[in-house]
Amino acid sequence: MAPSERRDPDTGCTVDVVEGTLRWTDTSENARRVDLGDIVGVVRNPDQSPGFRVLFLESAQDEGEGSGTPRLSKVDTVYLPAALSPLLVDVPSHLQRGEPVQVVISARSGTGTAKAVFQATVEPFLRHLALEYRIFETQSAQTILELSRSRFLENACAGIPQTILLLSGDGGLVDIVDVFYKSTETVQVAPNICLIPCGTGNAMASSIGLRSGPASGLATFLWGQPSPVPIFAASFSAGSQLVLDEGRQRGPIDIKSDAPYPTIYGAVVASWGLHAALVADSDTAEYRKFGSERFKIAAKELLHPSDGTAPHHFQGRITLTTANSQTGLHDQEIIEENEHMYVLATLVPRLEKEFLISPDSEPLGGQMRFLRFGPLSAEEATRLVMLAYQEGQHVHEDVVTYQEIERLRIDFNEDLERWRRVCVDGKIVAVGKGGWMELCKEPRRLLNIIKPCE
Ligand SMILES: Nc1ncnc2c1ncn2[C@@H]1O[C@H](COP(=O)(O)OP(=O)(O)OP(=O)(O)O)[C@@H](O)[C@H]1O
Repeated sequence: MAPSERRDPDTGCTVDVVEGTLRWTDTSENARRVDLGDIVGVVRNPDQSPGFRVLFLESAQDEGEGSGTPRLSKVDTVYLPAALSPLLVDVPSHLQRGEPVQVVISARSGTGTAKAVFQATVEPFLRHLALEYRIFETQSAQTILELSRSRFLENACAGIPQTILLLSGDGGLVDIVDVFYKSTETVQVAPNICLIPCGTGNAMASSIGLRSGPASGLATFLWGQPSPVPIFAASFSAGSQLVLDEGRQRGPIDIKSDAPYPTIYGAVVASWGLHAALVADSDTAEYRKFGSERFKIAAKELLHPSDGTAPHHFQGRITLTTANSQTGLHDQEIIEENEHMYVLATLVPRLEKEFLISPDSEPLGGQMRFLRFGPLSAEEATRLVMLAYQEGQHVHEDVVTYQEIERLRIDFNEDLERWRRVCVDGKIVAVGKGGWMELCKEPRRLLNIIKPCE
């Protein structure tokens, strides 16, 4: 049976749904169509006139900057076909507070596409929803830190509700986290952060389910719910320093006024060994061109050193603190082996879209999980790491330790600084000689992430 057509009196559009496709004729008499799967949402017309606005993504047709990035468009209709009713959504309350949405564009994240993504999708999306917004584009690696101190934290402490739309990778998030958790002021209202994944790993975005890039970020902005972000604190022995400027410089770790040791707060992962080394080695403009492949290229170089020697055995003592479910007390265990290859603790399931490092972790669940294996041949280590790309199969291998922990301590026993580098959510710390790192879960919840509805 031919579908019934309805002529929209306001716009002249003819909208209908046929076989999973929205079809209409635009004002220039062009036949248009979009798959229902590409519709981000349907809202009531924001300009108070009757009818509905369908927001959808379509592939960019033209060449040039931003080509390949889908574009966000809209079609207005007075009549809503029944097949679109499940896509009708009220603009959520966290977007209707009268405060402009604060958009942060991290220009150097990933392969540098954040601005093109903003122009093609986020800006039209905000305009079509008639939302007010302010744009902050990064000028340096310090921009998000400065913005967090001068604006986000100040507003949060003054009780002003905020929605932050963050076009970055994990680095932008950890900058905000670190500023909030190092402050001694009292946060009155936790900001709501909506991630539009534009980085390399996008561990947090992938972990909460934003695995189809900007499209899922926009849908979450409209359909999602704020949820508190679990955080860990990584403390370091005095003398530990941040590695900056592609490894060329060292800088101090900000010390919170009441903390005895340099501390970095994170939401994703703290690692040592192969993972930390490959993140550190690949954080250069040259490697960044390769997108997430940069991690694999750097891993290959670490596993097959150019002098033909075996991969490095990382030396140190690892102490785990676990919760004893029977006694309710904490137990401590020192790992017997003093040589390691891959060591990390994480609060999230995924470190990249398909890299499921901790399959038992629930996104934003607040549990910390430890994963380790000792020195192995390059081939065997590669096989284990590749299993993580196959739905996290590596955790079932006998040589892999995988367990829930409360705390982690590493006492490093390495002469060369190169092997004392640790990674905290993408930041690299060079731990001092004979030094240590201690990781524990942080009880405070000062930030929310907008996560997709289940
Ligand atoms: N305009 C800029 N100039 C210099 N550095 C910048 C600028 N904008 C952002 N940066 C820095 O670039 C880095 C980008 O980090 P981010 O985590 O967002 O992306 P990524 O490392 O590609 O992704 P992920 O952490 O998810 O793997 C951060 O260190 C950030 O401070």
